[in-house]
Amino acid sequence: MSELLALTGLTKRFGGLTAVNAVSFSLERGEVVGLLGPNGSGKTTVLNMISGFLPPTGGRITLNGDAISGLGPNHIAKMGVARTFQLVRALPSLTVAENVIAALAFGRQKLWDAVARDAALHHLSAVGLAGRADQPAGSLTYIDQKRMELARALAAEPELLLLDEWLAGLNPTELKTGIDLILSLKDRGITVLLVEHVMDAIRALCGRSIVMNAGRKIADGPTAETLKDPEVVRAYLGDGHV
Ligand SMILES: Nc1ncnc2c1ncn2[C@@H]1O[C@H](COP(=O)(O)OP(=O)(O)OP(=O)(O)O)[C@@H](O)[C@H]1O
Repeated sequence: MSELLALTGLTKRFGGLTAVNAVSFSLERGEVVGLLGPNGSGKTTVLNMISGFLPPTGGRITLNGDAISGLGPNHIAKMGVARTFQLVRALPSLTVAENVIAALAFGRQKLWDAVARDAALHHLSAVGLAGRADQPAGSLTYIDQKRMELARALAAEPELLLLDEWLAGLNPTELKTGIDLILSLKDRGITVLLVEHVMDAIRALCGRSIVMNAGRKIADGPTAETLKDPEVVRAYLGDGHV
């Protein structure tokens, strides 16, 4: 394996609040890694800095050895980083295929017309949505909206995929489908950093987990061990549970 992403001393301050405090970690190509922590611990802010939606206050991010900290989201997307958002960002009046085509038109490859439609159908079938290609996006069920969002992210042909609570709100059957879908990304060699609160999913998907609390990284290692780490248990449940 080789290093794809590295964060060194990454810091983000919002006024007097240090949301991310000197966080360092790296991801090897092909890893699926969980980024965990209680509410407000800084996870989404880390994703926002990696994907260029927020500039860091300090520290450095490299992708394939190239510095990307401070570049804008379009630039970073073209370098191979795609993400999903906590709230699905779809264009509801367009069809499902058109939503993916929009991502393709502005993505890494800039595909148009019939080529873009073929590519969109390819990405939709990868997430099990080929049969819904011509429906308005606004008519999709919640899990199908999630699938479409994933197809849009995959349309960017990412090397690194950042999933921000992509499994949140799914029922147990949908959760199993969602986990299988993420596993299929692993089979395709895509590196995934997964912000998630659903622990069963973390255990099923992530060999390694990084845990944050109050802006700092407090654990990084095999998931089964990090979840038992006393500092992690304390961060989630309070002193009485350690
Ligand atoms: N744009 C912003 N301006 C000011 N404060 C912010 C901003 N974004 C996040 N914060 C604050 O930074 C801290 C970390 O927030 P962040 O959303 O990164 O946490 P999180 O771990 O992703 O939480 P959750 O699990 O609830 O999504 C919080 O205190 C939050 O209120």
